[in-house]
Amino acid sequence: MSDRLTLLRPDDWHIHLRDGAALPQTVADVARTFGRAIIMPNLVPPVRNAAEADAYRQRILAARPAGSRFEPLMVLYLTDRTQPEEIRQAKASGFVHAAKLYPAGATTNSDSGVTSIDKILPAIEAMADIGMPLLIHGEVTRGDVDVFDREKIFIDEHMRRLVELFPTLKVVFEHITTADAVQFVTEASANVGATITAHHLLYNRNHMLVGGIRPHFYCLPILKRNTHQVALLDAATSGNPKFFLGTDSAPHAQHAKEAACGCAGCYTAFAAIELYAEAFEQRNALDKLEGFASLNGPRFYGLPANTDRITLVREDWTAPASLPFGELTVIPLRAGETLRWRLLEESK
Ligand SMILES: NC(=O)N[C@@H](CC(=O)O)C(=O)O
Ligand SMILES: [Zn+2]
Ligand SMILES: [Zn+2]
Repeated sequence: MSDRLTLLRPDDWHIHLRDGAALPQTVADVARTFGRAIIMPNLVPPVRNAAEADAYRQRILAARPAGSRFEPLMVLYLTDRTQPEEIRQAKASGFVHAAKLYPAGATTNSDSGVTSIDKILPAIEAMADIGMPLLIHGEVTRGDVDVFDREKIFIDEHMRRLVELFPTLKVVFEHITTADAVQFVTEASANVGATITAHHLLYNRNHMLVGGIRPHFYCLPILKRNTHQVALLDAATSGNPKFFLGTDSAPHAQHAKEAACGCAGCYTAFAAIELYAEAFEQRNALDKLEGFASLNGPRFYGLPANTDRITLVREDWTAPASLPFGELTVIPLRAGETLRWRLLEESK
């Protein structure tokens, strides 16, 4: 097997860049590898309309390293009050590519999220009409539902109904974590896809909980049992164009993770494609990485694939123990441990 892997430049279809002093770090990390990224809108306050998306986009562009052509693809955050007209205006802007449904209370900064999907049916209808993808954090939030079952119950209670109500709507089931979600997406129509993170391909809940509790593996949806990890690996390496790369890289400051009540989110952007290569290599499926990372996402979103390339080499290196995060620090996934693939800087 070759020790070099050249791919069309990939894109990240789900990332959190945060804002303010964190941007120079988070933007440099994503722009190192990815041509474009779908920028999650869960700021405080969230990105609710085209004007807020434009302002955030300008802050991201200003934080790019010199010479970078990285392109942020902006997303609206749906609230109970989002109007169909705001969706149409956002689409007309040309830089808003999707809208995101966070069930209220499901995850980090989802307090302004949707309390009942029925409240945003007119907005979703407008999205179906104009071909704007609906991105979904697919977990129910009811206190009586076990945290490990929240994705599966969301499928049964909401996903099936949504795709029935809007058969032409483009839906991305974000950061799927279960065999149930793999099956749902596989069996749904071609306009239903899913992103899969590197950490859900490489890890299961044992990595988070056996031999001590490891807060840097804590994210939402939470890591599941090994059988679900296997189903995700099967899906990602299957060649099925419905499945594509979305890191869900979600930095939180060290003190907010290593705490009595720690935040959800893993920071993977510093070595994202390298981590995916490791997962695909474990499956002897490196030949499937380009489709997953560089082709399936643009095809789903109706955008052209990138035309330049990146090269990875199989060469051990040590992940940093910590990274700057504005004035604070973030502990990346795999901190201080060995990574098996390294990106060659600027190959053309
Ligand atoms: N994935 C996470 O655990 N956290 C994300 C939110 C999200 O994507 O649900 C974050 O913004 O921190
Ligand atoms: Zn989410
Ligand atoms: Zn996310």
